[in-house]
Amino acid sequence: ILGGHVAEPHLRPHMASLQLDGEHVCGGFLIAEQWVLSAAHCTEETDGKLFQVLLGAHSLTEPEPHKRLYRVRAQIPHPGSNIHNNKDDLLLLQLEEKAELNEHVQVLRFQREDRDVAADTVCEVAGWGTVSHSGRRPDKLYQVERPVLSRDDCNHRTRHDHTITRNMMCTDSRKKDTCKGDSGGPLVCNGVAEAVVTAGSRVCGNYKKPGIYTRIAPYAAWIDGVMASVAG
Ligand SMILES: NCc1cccc(Nc2n[nH]c3ncnc(Nc4cccc(O)c4)c23)c1
Repeated sequence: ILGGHVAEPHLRPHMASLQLDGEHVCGGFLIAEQWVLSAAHCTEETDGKLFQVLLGAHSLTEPEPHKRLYRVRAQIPHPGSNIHNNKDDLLLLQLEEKAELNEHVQVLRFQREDRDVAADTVCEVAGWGTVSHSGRRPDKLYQVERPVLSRDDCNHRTRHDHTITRNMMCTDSRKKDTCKGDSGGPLVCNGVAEAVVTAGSRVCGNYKKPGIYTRIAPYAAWIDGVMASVAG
């Protein structure tokens, strides 16, 4: 997160850190007791290894009550996701067991009504992604508030040049923005998860390249189908 600030501890009990060998790779969030939603691109450099999911954390390294690392039973990328574009950039992770819910570990509901969030709505995004252009990685969860940018503005040829589909949305990226390691985290507007961070052009903090997110509502049926089909 560039241009943001350390989150108030444990105000985002839905936040997940997807880790490989103890290292934070991507964000995600708890959508059900045994399911985390993240971004398919997060599996690009994992060469088939399964993530571990850290729940209940504020600091990545310090001992904290209710902080727990869960093994993953299954990782299911959306069938339409691929390495060449940002389409369908969603990943479902089934935890080895149901997460133990408490004041630091909670499910966050996601938007099921397929209607655009109004431009200029101020939403918030959090993550353990890099906090400087030099790529400094934080120990604590950071957050930043960002206004929604209309799809038309975002699709302007000097910005994302008509690559933003109706299954995506954008936020202004002037100075305050998501960055490496924030992928997979939720964009929360009025307390509801509307979308999931995707890297897009991978540029951070440049107003010419607004932050891009995969809207969740268009995928509600896919999410429900996967959760229903993979035996609990
Ligand atoms: N703001 C959009 C966004 C959301 C999520 C991730 C990303 N970026 C990245 N995702 N993956 C990456 N691998 C390497 N470098 C990356 N960006 C980067 C790193 C240092 C300085 C800088 O200016 C940009 C990214 C960008």
